[in-house]
Amino acid sequence: MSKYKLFLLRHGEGAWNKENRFCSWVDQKLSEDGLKEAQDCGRLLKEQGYKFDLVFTSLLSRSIQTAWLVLEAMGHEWVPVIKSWRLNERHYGSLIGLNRAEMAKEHGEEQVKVWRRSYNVTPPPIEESHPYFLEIYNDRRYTSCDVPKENLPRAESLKEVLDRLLPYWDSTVVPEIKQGRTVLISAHGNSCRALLKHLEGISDKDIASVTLPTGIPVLLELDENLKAVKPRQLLGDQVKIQAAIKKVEDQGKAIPST
Ligand SMILES: O=C(O)[C@@H](CO)OP(=O)(O)O
Repeated sequence: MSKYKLFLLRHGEGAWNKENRFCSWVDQKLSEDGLKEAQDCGRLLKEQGYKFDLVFTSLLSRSIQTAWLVLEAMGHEWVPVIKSWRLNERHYGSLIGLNRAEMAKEHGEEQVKVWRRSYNVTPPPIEESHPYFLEIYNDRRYTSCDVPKENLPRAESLKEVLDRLLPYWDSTVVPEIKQGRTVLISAHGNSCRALLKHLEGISDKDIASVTLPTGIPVLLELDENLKAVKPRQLLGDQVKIQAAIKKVEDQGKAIPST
C-alpha cells in the first residue's frame, strides 16, 4: 500500500548538457532553457497541488538553482533546503569535460553507453594533471564534507554512487519521510538513477535502460519500508517527456540528432 510520496528531480539543462560534454562534478550553471525547465517544473507541481516540506540538493549549483526556481514558482521559497555532496552527480573521472559524440567516434557508441549507463563499470580516475582537477578539489564547498577531501571520489560507477548515497538516504532523508514530510530531491541524472534502482529494486542489467530527462519531476509512491509500490510517474506532457529521454540517450551517438 502506498504510504509516502517522494519526488526526484534531475536539474534543468546545464550549459554542458547543451555542449554534450560530461559535466559531472564541474559546477556548471543552468542554461537559459534549463532555467525555464525548472520554472515550468515548479508551475506544474503547483498546478497539480503538490507541496514540499523539505528539499535535498547536491553541492552543485545546477541542482541548487533548480530547487530555488521550483520553490519560487510554487510560492514556497521558505521551504528548508539541505545540501550534501552525497547527492552530487556521478564522478566521471577522466571523462569530465569530454564531448560524448567525439568519444563515441573514438571509442565506439557501445563503449560510451557502458561508461554512461552500466552499473558496475568505473571510468578511468581523474588525474592531478586533468584540466578540471584543481577546480574541483580546491573548491571550498568540499572542505566541510563528512569525509576528508582526500577520500572524495576520483571516479565512480553507478554502484559506487549508490554506495556513497545510501548512508545519507538512510540516516538523513528516510527519517524525514517517515515523519510524514513530503520530500523533493533535486539532484542529477545518475544520483537519481542510483536512488531509483534502490527504491524500485531495478536489476543491475535493467538500470542501463533507465534515462531521466532534465527538469521533469518523478513521483514515487512508497510503502512503509520505503519501497516503490507503483511504477514511477514522470509528470508532464508524455510526448515531450519521451522526446526528451531520446535526446539524452542520443547524446552518446557518434552523430547526435539535433
Ligand atoms: O554529464 C554528466 O555528468 C551526466 C549528466 O548529468 O552525463 P550522462 O547523461 O552521460 O550520464
